[in-house]
Amino acid sequence: MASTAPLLSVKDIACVYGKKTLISEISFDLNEGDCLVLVGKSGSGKSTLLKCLAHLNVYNGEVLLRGKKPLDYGIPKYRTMVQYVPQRPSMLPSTPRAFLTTIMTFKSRQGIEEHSSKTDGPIELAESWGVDSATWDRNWSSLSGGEAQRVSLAMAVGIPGAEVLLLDEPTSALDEDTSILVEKYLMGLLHSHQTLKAIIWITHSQAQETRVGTRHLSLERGGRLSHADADV
Ligand SMILES: Nc1ncnc2c1ncn2[C@@H]1O[C@H](COP(=O)(O)OP(=O)(O)OP(=O)(O)O)[C@@H](O)[C@H]1O
Repeated sequence: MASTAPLLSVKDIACVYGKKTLISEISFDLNEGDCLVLVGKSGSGKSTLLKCLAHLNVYNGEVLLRGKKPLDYGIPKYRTMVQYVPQRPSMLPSTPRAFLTTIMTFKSRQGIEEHSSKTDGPIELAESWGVDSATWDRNWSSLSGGEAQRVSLAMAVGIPGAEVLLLDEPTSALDEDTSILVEKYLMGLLHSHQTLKAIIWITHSQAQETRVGTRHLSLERGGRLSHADADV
């Protein structure tokens, strides 16, 4: 029998660092087809919340993917399925191509490729967003912010496996035309009934929020929900 559990169920998530509360008991369900835009002032806890959802931060409360805990999937596999894409890649050694080769060997990725449909590969995808294929053979440290951002995003999207994408200001380093190109691709992928089922998208741009958001959630300082759509 098909599961009736929400795609992602977030229950009373809280995150405390020392005496500081970063996230305060946040609950919502994410359903298939949602592009939930997460907004709030700098430091309100948006990135922290996404990292909790990807099981990259220690948190209290519960996150369930189709009714199952991250541990039931195995954490590496869960992090592939509920994938956090940072605003910028942290300091990585060597080149994007070497990094791509390494992640393709991860056990959590194996078996996914055969089941995937016709998404572009990461290099072709980045090229369609204006990143020359030679960029993949340059050192990460020599890439511009916008190049690094598009390459990272192309890897997250162009290697199938993510059912939920957690995007942390994915176009913050891009010009408006390129941002719109990336937005259109992501929204097309979300609506194409392939592996990707939902997106949570952090942005500081009201125009972008309006273009991509199907639902909206806003945080205030201390990681409290200050506004949520009626159905959140
Ligand atoms: N590992 C950590 N240790 C201590 N404090 C942290 C840690 N990570 C985040 N914080 C603090 O938690 C708060 C929320 O940070 P977070 O990065 O989640 O905010 P944000 O809403 O994503 O901000 P921005 O819009 O500027 O990216 C900030 O005050 C930040 O300094």
